[in-house]
Amino acid sequence: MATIKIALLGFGTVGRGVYEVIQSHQNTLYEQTDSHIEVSAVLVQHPNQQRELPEHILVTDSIEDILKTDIHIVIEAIVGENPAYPYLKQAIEKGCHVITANKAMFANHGDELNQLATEHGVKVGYEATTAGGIPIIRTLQQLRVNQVQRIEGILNGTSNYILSKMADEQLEFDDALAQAKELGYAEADPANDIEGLDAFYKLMILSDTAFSSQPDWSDVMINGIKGITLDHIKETISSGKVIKHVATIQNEDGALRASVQPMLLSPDHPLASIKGVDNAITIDTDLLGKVTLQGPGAGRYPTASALLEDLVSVVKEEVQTSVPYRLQKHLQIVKG
Ligand SMILES: NC(=O)C1=CN([C@@H]2O[C@H](COP(=O)(O)OP(=O)(O)OC[C@H]3O[C@@H](n4cnc5c(N)ncnc54)[C@H](OP(=O)(O)O)[C@@H]3O)[C@@H](O)[C@H]2O)C=CC1
Ligand SMILES: N[C@@H](CC=O)C(=O)O
Repeated sequence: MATIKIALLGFGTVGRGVYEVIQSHQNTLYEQTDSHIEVSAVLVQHPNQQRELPEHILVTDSIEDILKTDIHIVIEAIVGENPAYPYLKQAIEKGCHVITANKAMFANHGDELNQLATEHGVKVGYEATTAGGIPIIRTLQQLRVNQVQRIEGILNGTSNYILSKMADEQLEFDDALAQAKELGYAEADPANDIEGLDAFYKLMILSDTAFSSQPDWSDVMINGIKGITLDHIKETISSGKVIKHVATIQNEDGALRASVQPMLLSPDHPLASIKGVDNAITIDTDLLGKVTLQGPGAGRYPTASALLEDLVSVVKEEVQTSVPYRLQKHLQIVKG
């Protein structure tokens, strides 16, 4: 049986979820990839912390030590642009496929990583960067004839959770944020969630995917939900409206216009009824019209779901191709 060796960069909410699902779904992964999927290395910031991992797994803070071993795929779920970007570059240069959940890094460097991956004959998966478990990247990539004209969505699970708890249970902002942290939805530094940057990064990744470019970042209005009080929420409820944090991008005669901001929506707006940690994205295209996808936008298992769907795609696509990638060579050798 072929074995595909995985390095997990990050073992927090998301990394641990990926590890657990690889263990719990071994049979399904085997059926899908015809291989045994094995986590053989884990990179963390504090390698001496107790992790309850088997002894044969290398636990380290050194990417060099990981890339010295015969890793085939790197799954990255660490925090922020650095050191994630240089680590993934090094992994690609070594011939590994990379799969990431890190939107702060990918919004900044997705293009470079994709180009580098093409040069090295490997793949980049980034479904988990945007809208948690919702297969929005895959959906956009499959629209090959349609021209996307507009994308509008709730892209931050933490913000939607906070706004929902304030509206439905009259929770104060800070109490709702504390719950979102406890549930693993909020970032290590939740400033990115509540100031709108997290949704902005996701919108830029959607822009790259749908329009093959991003607007000038300085032209995008970015406002978060920080500053919204329970009194504001009560006022909007009595006026018959709903406050939602909405990210929008549209193609206006070749120019991309984008914004990320809290908006007052009428109850019949498709995003008005999206509750809790759910995200929703409406894609508007020339042929198809409007399509809305909704589902969990953050959390351990929804994010692990997106990363593992990427894992299976990367392995399947690779095995179908005639390009002699590192992993394909490995599989041929193992299978004789
Ligand atoms: N939480 C969620 O719902 C989602 C998160 N994401 C993204 O996934 C990534 C991980 O998120 P999450 O799991 O919640 O984060 P956590 O804070 O729970 O975990 C982060 C992990 O990364 C490690 N780490 C952090 N900085 C470094 C560094 N400089 N070098 C090496 N390791 C480092 C930490 O090590 P140690 O354990 O030693 O501290 C930890 O294991 C982020 O980019 C986030 O934006 C994407 C979708 C959803
Ligand atoms: N902090 C993010 C996690 C998922 O991307 C969010 O709340 O949406």
